[in-house]
Amino acid sequence: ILRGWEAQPHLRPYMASLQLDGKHICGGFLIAPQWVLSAAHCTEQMGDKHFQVLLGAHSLSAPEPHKRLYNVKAQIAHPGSNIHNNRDDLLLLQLEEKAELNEHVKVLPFQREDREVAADTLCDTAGWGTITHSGKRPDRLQEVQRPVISRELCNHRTRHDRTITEKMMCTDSNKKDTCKGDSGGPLVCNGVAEGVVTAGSRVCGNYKKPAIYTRIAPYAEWIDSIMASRDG
Ligand SMILES: CC(C)CC(=O)Nc1cccc(-c2cccc(CN)c2)c1
Repeated sequence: ILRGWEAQPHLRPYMASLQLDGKHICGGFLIAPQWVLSAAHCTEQMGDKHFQVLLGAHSLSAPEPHKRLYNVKAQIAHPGSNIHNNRDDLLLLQLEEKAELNEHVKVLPFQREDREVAADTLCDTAGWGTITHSGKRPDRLQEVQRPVISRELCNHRTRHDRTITEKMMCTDSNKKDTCKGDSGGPLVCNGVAEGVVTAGSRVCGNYKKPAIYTRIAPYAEWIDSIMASRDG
């Protein structure tokens, strides 16, 4: 997160850190006791390794009472996701067991009505992604508030030039923005997850490349079908 601020500890108890060998790779968030939603692009650099999911954390390094690292039993990328574009950039992770829910670990509801979030709506996004252009990584969860911009503006020839589908949405990226390592985190508007951070053009903080999110509502049935098909 560029030009954001440190989140109030545990006020975003749904946040997950997807880790490889103890290193934060991507964000994610708890959508059910045993399921985390993230971005399919996050699996690009893992090879044959397996993610672990950190829940209940504020600091990535300090011991905290409700922090717990979960192994992943199943990892399902959306069948339409691929490395050449940002379409269907969703990843479902089934934890080895149901997360223990408490004040620091909670599920975040996601939007199920397929209706656009109005332009100028202020939404929040959070993550342990880089906080400078040089790639400095934070130890503690950062957050930023960004206004939604219309698909028409986001698709302008000088912005993302008609690559933003009706299953994506954008926020202004002037200075304050998501960045490397924030992929997979939620875009929260009025307390509901409306989108999942996608890397898009992999540019950060440049108003010419607005931040892109996979809208969740169009995928509600896919998400429900995967969760229902794997032991409850
Ligand atoms: C396997 C993946 C973790 C590799 C990766 O994501 N790289 C990468 C590099 C630069 C910017 C970004 C990036 C992320 C989220 C939002 C944005 C755009 N604001 C950029 C992402």
